[in-house]
Amino acid sequence: MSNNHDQACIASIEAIIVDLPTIREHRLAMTTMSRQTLVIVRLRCDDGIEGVGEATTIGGLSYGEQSPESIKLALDRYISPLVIGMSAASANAVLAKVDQSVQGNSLAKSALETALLDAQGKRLGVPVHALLGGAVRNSLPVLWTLASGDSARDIDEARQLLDVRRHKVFKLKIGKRSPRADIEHVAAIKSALGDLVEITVDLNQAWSEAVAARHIPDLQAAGVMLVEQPIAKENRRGLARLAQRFIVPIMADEAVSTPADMFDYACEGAAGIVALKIAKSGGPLGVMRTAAVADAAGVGCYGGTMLEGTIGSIASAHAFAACRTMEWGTELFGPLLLKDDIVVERAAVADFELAVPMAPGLGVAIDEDKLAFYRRDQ
Ligand SMILES: O=C(O)C[C@H]1C=CC(=O)O1
Ligand SMILES: [Mn+2]
Repeated sequence: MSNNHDQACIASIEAIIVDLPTIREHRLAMTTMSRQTLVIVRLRCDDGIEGVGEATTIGGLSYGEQSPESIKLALDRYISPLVIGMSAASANAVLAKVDQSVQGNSLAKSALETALLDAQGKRLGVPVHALLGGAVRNSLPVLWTLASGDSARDIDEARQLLDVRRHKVFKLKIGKRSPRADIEHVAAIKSALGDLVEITVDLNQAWSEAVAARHIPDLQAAGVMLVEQPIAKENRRGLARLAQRFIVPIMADEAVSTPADMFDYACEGAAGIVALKIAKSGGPLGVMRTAAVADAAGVGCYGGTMLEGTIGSIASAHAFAACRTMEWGTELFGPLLLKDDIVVERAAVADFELAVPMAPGLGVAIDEDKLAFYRRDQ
């Protein structure tokens, strides 16, 4: 069985590092960002179709083990030579080949897989979510992270975003200050904004299990909706113990990347929530596999971000739209944290939701002038 679609081959892969300014400083437990660096993948096929993908880290190497520079190196030096000339019609076959020879490097794999799905969607005239089995929802609720480092400024920012009906769920990045200072900050924001909003907190692994056991009740008393990754990612059993101990749900983020991580976490009896990210799972198809394990184990799904720009966020949106359940919403606000982007039409949130594109492929086009302006090698 062969037709023109099967015959299109991967002709070239270009990985481009792009530095974009953010609208304000973004403070996390491990780093403060004032710009964001994207790695944009352009995958050209010999039928003239191009697919695009994105891999984005947070604060260079301060969040995870892959940097923009290492992602580009992995793609240029190791991944591209393996896959050039392969059929562009099967992301499964291409990624299986890459997995045989390249360990880890989930961000580089995610950008490649996204670009293949974008190209194949364009080739077949269908959106990426159709390649993932079809959308279960056409739009996704999107929260906003308040991380200016200042309670009064965060409250103002939240009020404005609520007024314009952009966000009604807010995530607070804590863990940089003492637990007491953090809890005062959380309680001040929740009591200023009241029942109109939901508040979540992300510790980004900042607490020990003992400190978490002591202070999660305070977060619960302040009215937070969920507590994200309070302790070290390696302590998956401890995370499961916390999930069993408290009523406020515990969400695993850094602790769970692959389907195997999800299986291991679920086997420890964790009944919490997992933050799915294309970057952690190696692409939209990887997210679908991780989500299937979460569903089987009764772990709730949440659509996470690595603060990607429009390309990565829309790729995530296609996957999250196709997941069976996504009951805890999403945080695909990355494009809104950027002052500018390298696409023709930037992702936008209206009425608290991000619309999932219906155009072929991702439904996102590169703005060549902006890419030329922001790429690091120019
Ligand atoms: O969740 C993370 O750990 C990373 C990211 C997501 C939102 C945000 O502000 O940072
Ligand atoms: Mn997180």
